[in-house]
Amino acid sequence: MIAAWSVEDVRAAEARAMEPLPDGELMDRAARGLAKVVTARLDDIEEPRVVALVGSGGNGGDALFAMARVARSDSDADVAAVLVSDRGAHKKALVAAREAGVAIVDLARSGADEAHDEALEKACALVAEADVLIDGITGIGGSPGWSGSSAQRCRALIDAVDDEAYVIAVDLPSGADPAGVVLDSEGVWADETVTFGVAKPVHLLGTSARCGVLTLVDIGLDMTTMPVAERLDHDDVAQLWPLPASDDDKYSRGVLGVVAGGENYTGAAVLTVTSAVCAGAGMVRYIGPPTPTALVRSAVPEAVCGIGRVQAWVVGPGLDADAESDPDADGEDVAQVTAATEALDSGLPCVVDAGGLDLLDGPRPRAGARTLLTPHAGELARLLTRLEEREVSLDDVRADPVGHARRAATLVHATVLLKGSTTYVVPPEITGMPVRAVAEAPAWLATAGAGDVLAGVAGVLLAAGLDPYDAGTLAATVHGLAGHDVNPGGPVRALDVAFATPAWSPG
Ligand SMILES: NC(=O)C1=CN([C@@H]2O[C@H](COP(=O)(O)OP(=O)(O)OC[C@H]3O[C@@H](n4cnc5c(N)ncnc54)[C@H](O)[C@@H]3O)[C@@H](O)[C@H]2O)[C@@H](O)CC1
Ligand SMILES: Nc1ncnc2c1ncn2[C@@H]1O[C@H](COP(=O)(O)OP(=O)(O)O)[C@@H](O)[C@H]1O
Ligand SMILES: [K+]
Repeated sequence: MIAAWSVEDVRAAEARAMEPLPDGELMDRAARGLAKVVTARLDDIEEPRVVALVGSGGNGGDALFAMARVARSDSDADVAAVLVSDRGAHKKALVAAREAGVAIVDLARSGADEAHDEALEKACALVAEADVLIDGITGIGGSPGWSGSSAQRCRALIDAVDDEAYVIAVDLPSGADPAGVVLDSEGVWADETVTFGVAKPVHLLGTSARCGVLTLVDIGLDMTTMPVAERLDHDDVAQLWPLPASDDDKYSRGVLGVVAGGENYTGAAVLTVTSAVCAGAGMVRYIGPPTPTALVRSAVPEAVCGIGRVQAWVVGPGLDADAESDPDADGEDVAQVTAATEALDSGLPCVVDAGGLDLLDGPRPRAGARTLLTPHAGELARLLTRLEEREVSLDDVRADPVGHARRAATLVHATVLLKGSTTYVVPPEITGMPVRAVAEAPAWLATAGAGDVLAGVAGVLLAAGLDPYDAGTLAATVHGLAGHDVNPGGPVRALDVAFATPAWSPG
């Protein structure tokens, strides 16, 4: 598990760690770790040119101390540092860099505009030549985007970076929101981010794509609070995935009931049931009108059609929730919605997806029933608009996905799995548990039917006894990994994702 702590908690942990240590020791540890990573990346480059962009705070200090080490290393690198702030740079770090032979370009505005513009142009030319660009402008002290007197300079310098250059962000990509909330701020996109002590939310939440590969340098922080965000790794998948024991039978392993896919969206029935069978359900029971039932019977012979005992439900993929109130609706469609409502009224664990979300008007009637909602952003906006009786738009949800998922989790007493390029699994606030973020999936997974497949996997995990929080995170992680497997770098078909799931269930 990779865990991330809030900026406040990281600062408190740094202060605790620094107390018994000599002045500067913590930053020295950070710079040593950073320099080691940078020199390792120079290995394959002949006479590498390294340029660091340096801000006025601790982040720039890390970068300068590290550049001093790189300049003294036997890497034969040509090392330069561009000071971007009018406030200069960390004093001791600047002395160390100068003494080690790092070429310093100071862009602080000290005279005429023309002189400044000329200096910026020269700095941009230097940056354009860099094989490796070190981004030490801002770290956890930064606010999203560029601001202040250095904004225009930062913009020009980052624009000048060559597409082929390897960009290493110090602690986090400058301009990215350290809290990972503001998603579209301008700034650096890194190939690699070297962070210190522990990960921060920026590395795991929706901003994670701009961090590139995350490398953690231990500087001896001791965290005493709960993380605010988490991400599963492959070991967690192996550990959490429920395995059958020798004395298990199909019922003890978990029977999943699927209420999905009416006469209109027959594919949702086939996809959800197929995915549940592939994810290793003890048994899958399908409940729906005649056409999808016939399709399920022929496509997934392992499934059993009709009502019977189950351990958990998937309610909603492709479900026409309006059938009950539509006088023209087919009787079989109405019966399916009745079955969906009965599942929601039961105390059994339930994945509620798509049309099933329209049947919710608050917490499920049986207190404590385990519930996982799996909306995409549009469905979450619609659900909140109804439950809160005020307009919540798609853009609102996109601007603060975790906050909106949290609101729905609190209103429905459920864990909310909000689907997207980063999928968030958000438990109700009262649990105090971290948000789980999953960003395994290729963008090709944004294809019709992929959500039905995800619902099937999550349902199987609920039926096997996992709680919605683990079931949701594990399902989204495996779904994304399977999405990569079926066609790395190319189009993905939802049904193929279902067929690829078994490869990720260990054992
Ligand atoms: N405290 C310590 O001993 C340690 C600090 N560390 C480093 O120090 C960093 C934190 O240092 P600071 O608290 O000095 O903060 P930063 O260095 O992250 O940033 C502060 C500076 O950036 C400017 N700034 C903020 N937002 C900006 C924006 N949007 N556009 C342009 N300029 C902006 C501020 O005005 C300020 O001058 C960490 O991220 C890490 O890199 C590490 O060395 C670990 C140990
Ligand atoms: N840009 C993206 N990158 C990666 N995965 C994505 C992206 N956009 C959507 N997804 C994933 O694709 C799936 C789409 O689900 P959903 O919208 O419910 O589709 P459907 O209802 O057609 O099955 C979800 O698992 C979601 O997380
Ligand atoms: K940085």
